[in-house]
Amino acid sequence: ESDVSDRLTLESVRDSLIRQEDSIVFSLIERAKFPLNAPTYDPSYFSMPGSYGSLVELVVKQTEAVQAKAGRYENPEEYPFFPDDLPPSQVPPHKYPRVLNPAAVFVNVNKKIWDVYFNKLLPLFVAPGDDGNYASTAVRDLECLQVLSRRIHYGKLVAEVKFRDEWKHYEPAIRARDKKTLMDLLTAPAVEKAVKKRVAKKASIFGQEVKLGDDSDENKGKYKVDPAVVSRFYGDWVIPLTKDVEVQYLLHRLD
Ligand SMILES: O=C(O)C(=O)C[C@]1(C(=O)O)C=C[C@@H](O)C=C1
Repeated sequence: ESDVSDRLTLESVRDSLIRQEDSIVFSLIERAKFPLNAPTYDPSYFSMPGSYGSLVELVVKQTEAVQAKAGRYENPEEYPFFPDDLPPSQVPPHKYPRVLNPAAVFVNVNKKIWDVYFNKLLPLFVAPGDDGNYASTAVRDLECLQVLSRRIHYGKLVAEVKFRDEWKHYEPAIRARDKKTLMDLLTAPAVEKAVKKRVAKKASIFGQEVKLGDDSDENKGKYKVDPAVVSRFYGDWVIPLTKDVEVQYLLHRLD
């Protein structure tokens, strides 16, 4: 157990955030293969006993139920979008190292992530239109939601490392419930700037048309997902929500 905690450094958690950028950019590209497909989100498109709401809710709830049985949410880095009524894990328990303060489980911003993803992000990066592939569309949405949720809740680990490195600064602010000071302490503007730049670059590299033959300019600027949208989404939502999780976690750190 202490091994894992010792290996936890600001560098290692940032490395993980960087790797998770790849997953986020790729899942956005996968979702962008399909147009908006509005019926996926329309509760009146289908009806099924059990009142699931929209097709995407059906897919997310049922997939989360299967994944819960398979042990997904035993992992402290995974948070379900519909935590109520999830079946228990049916697999032998895995001993995840205990790194976070146990009060951390209650910090969950998935409702906000759901809202932001569907209402702010989706209309910006998918084409309008309807090709009928609603089930695949919903599966891609779930994929995006899960990688975003993991990244944003990873803020708990980032905050834990920062707290351990600089507890002398953090402790008084936590005791004073001083969110503003906590926010100032954990903010690294140069890192945020680099993150935004890097995700735009990843979107342009991962999302370009790969053609054989001479590297003419004909594909320049044609990306599967607009790099500027990804960068703006990170700056406006992903990073702020991560910081929000960090502050909420820190407020519970001394519980
Ligand atoms: O890398 C950090 O120090 C983080 O806290 C993560 C993160 C981010 O979300 O990318 C958030 C706050 C910091 O200002 C910089 C970056």
